[in-house]
Amino acid sequence: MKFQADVLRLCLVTDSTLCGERGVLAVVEAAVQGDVSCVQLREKALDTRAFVERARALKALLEPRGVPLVINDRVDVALACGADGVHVGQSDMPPQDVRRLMPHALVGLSIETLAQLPAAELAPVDYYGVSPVFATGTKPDAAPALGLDGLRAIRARTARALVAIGGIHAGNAAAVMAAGADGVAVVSAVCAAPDPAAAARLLRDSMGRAG
Ligand SMILES: Cc1ncc(COP(=O)(O)OP(=O)(O)O)c(N)n1
Ligand SMILES: Cc1ncsc1CCOP(=O)(O)O
Ligand SMILES: [Mg+2]
Repeated sequence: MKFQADVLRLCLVTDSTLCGERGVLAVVEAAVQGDVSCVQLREKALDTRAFVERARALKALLEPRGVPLVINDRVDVALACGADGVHVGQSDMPPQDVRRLMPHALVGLSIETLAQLPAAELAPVDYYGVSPVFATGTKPDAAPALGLDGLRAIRARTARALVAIGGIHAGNAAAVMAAGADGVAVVSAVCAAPDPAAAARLLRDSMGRAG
């Protein structure tokens, strides 16, 4: 798959608990109506078979809509469902192995500190998840927040695409973009919203404005 330049502009990262009784698929479908550009399926509690089933269902939903599916952490699940990409963190499968297993995939790597950048620059990845920019309750084991200054410092040291994540919503997304992000990734701002389509649309609209 060839990726459009703006595919990372508004990434939805799923959380099945926050999606609640509506279910992940219904929330993702609504978010796509609100114009999210990419969806990352993040499942920390599902067993492997259920993860693959959900990933396949999501791929079937997203493919005809032209929205790429990225799988969090699990290359095996990504391969099984024909996903477009994989996102890994500093303790997950090394990006070199992800790339070897999925040569044409969109591969993302989390960056939590400036010190992680030199090694990351040698890794065969397409973007960095700058993580977290603001404090978040969604990921209890997240590193300390980088803040906009931390994001700017990373921006100044890499030409790679930066997807900012952590505590981002329609009220601060423009400031995050102004600090040098190429896109934002959100969980609660969409998954916990009563109207995920409207929430995604609001985020999209807010990103163009200076913050
Ligand atoms: C876009 C994006 N950026 C960062 C992360 C975090 O990945 P990781 O550090 O591996 O943490 P988990 O998501 O696996 O808990 C992400 N998922 N997406
Ligand atoms: C998955 C992840 N990685 C770094 S912060 C985070 C959670 C972001 O969630 P929210 O958008 O609700 O702050
Ligand atoms: Mg991970």
